[in-house]
Amino acid sequence: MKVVVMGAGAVGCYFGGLLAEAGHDVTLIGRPNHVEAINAKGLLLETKAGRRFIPLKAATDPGAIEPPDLVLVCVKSADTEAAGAALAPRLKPDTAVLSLQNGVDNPQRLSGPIGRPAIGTVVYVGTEMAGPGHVLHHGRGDLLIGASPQSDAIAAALTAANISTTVVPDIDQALWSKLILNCAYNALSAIADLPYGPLMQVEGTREVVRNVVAECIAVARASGVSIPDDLHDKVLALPGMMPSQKSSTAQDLARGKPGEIDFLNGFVARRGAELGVPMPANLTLQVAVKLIEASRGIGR
Ligand SMILES: NC(=O)C1=CN([C@@H]2O[C@H](COP(=O)(O)OP(=O)(O)OC[C@H]3O[C@@H](n4cnc5c(N)ncnc54)[C@H](OP(=O)(O)O)[C@@H]3O)[C@@H](O)[C@H]2O)C=CC1
Ligand SMILES: CC(C)(CO)C(=O)C(=O)O
Repeated sequence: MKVVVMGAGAVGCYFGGLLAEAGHDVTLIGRPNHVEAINAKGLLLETKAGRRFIPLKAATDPGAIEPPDLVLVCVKSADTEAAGAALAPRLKPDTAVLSLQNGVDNPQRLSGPIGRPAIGTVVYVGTEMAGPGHVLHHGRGDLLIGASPQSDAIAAALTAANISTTVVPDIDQALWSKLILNCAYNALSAIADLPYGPLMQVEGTREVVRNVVAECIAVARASGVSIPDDLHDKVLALPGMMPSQKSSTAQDLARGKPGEIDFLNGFVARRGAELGVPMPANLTLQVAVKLIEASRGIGR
């Protein structure tokens, strides 16, 4: 299968690397520092089991690629439309496009530029770029993808490449459940620059998390999305599972990069305003992160 990964970062390099190892013809589209390193030595994939170089192709733009069978869009949420516009001229009528991104509105924002529905994908993995062309895997690596005429075949190919993939009947519920996890922890961990364990030791944090989640569930249900009754408990279990992890928003701020807060707490706050659902906790967290970005001169 010809695969293009749009966004050679932590998620794109990890899943692109596994697909290349399984024999697929993979091209990573990324920034010059990663592209040069990957074309020179291969992609360096470091896991708890060891380090290995994976040979694959990389380019800085999709202009010269052969039309792929499958595209994995792995850019941050603010880059979705631009990524779609750059890809559009290279797609075949039957090219399947998966959005491997946090947030819930990326598939819809991608669909316009690419001229077809994008398949929503929930990504459960912990990865980061440790240097040019060097991806570090911390844990997990499984996907939930939305149903479509191509989804079963895609899930079978991904699973055969050691990427456990399940087609779910209600991708909105799956995307919202992950979004609510992100709304609960990403901003708090970024504001405090603390991992989840110490974060939850501070008096009042648990109550703030409960308030954020309650607002998110209310706005999800007002949007017609069915949210499981035990979601609150699942969210509160996360710090116990990864006490030493900081959120991706904390990591973005530490690197001086704009995070995705406008697509996480910002998204639910906007949706709440549209639907008349009060969202004070989420709005406060969004603005707190934006204020930190502004004070550090981080912006687009
Ligand atoms: N990392 C993780 O463990 C997880 C991440 N996710 C989600 O996955 C998505 C991707 O995250 P992640 O991989 O961490 O992000 P990264 O920032 O590591 O990767 C995205 C990469 O794509 C590059 N890029 C953006 N636009 C273009 C373009 N037009 N052409 C070429 N390169 C481009 C970025 O460059 P630049 O930075 O210069 O813009 C960056 O190097 C996000 O939505 C994130 O929330 C979900 C679960 C886990
Ligand atoms: C699930 C969570 C909150 C884990 O860190 C995450 O996805 C993120 O940091 O963006």
